[in-house]
Amino acid sequence: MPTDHSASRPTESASAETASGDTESDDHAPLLDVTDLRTHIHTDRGTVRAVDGVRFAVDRGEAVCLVGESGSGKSVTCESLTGIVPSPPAEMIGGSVSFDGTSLHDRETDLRAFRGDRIGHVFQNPQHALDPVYTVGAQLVEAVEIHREVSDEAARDRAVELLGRVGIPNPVERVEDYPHEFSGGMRQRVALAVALAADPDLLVADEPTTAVDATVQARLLALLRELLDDGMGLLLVTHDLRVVAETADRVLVMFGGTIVERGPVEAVFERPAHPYTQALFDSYDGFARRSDRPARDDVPEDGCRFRAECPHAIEACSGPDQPPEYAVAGDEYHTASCVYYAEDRRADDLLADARAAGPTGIEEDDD
Ligand SMILES: Nc1ncnc2c1ncn2[C@@H]1O[C@H](COP(=O)(O)OP(=O)(O)OP(=O)(O)O)[C@@H](O)[C@H]1O
Ligand code: NI
Repeated sequence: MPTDHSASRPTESASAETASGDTESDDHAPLLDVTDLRTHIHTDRGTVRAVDGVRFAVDRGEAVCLVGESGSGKSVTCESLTGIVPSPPAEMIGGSVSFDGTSLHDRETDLRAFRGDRIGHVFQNPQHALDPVYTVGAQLVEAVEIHREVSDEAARDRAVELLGRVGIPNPVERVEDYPHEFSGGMRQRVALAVALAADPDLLVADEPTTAVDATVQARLLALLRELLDDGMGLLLVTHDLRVVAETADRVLVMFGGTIVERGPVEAVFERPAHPYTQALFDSYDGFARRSDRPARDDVPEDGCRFRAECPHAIEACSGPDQPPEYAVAGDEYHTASCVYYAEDRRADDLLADARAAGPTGIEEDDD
């Protein structure tokens, strides 16, 4: 069931000014505030605009889910926040990232002071996070000690506790094991435990629940909810719409390096508004993904990135920029970057199409 940590006070609306601002003096400044983030990747075949003007915010206690097909730029967005995107080939072209009043991309800011401490990061590929030559216990203890001055024994106890909390059986014994002694799914959970060891204010988690069975997934989601209730902010990337339904306060839908739709989870699931969101949800049968299309390399670099495939595309979709974010059905917190929402008549048709196509099934879980 979607939680309501921030339902009464969303951090974003159709107006960009709402989310950003002079954070130090403003009590209502979000924990994380990202504006116009651009990260391009230089490849043999040219420059990929992996992230091309992304804006969003995450508040304390709030779960924001980033969804979108393979190659849409979700991981590069996450990795750009604390500058851990591999560079080269990536180049952070622009944008600002403010975290609890500190501008992360300022030259003077030492990003290492935030990574793995106040901002935890679970990589899509846990190989990046775990060091093969140390036991997971040693890595957890190190992460615990970044944050707290504790005795070795207390850090050790905390390491065991964390392993147990992410659902590793026999944590007392397993803490002695090396990363390669764990399965892929378990390594991902160990990486989550490491990311949580420093009690981060913000957890950025890229597919943390893939390759785990339903029981473990339920346990992980319960853990995330507990941490959210304690005030942690969460930016979660997932292809699993059930995870979105059960975790997210708000959803960001990404396509071609841009955010094409955003809003409270109920609104986006009940009234997917951008034609891309509609196509994305159509590729699911309820919560089950029917197909995972390979990443594409033919996304336009201007105008609406989805226009080449959009059944509703018109001349106005050709640019120069991704269309502004328009309120959907009068809800200023639910926006779609689609010219049809600039005028209500055609937008109504699009929403009617979405309803005819059927909901994603979020109601099933709502009680
Ligand atoms: N190291 C790299 N070298 C070249 N291109 C890259 C690299 N990393 C990412 N890209 C490109 O950047 C774009 C965004 O990739 P990203 O990994 O952010 O997608 P994603 O939304 O996380 O996809 P997935 O759901 O498959 O994880 C893609 O076009 C991808 O091919
Ligand atoms: Ni990814």
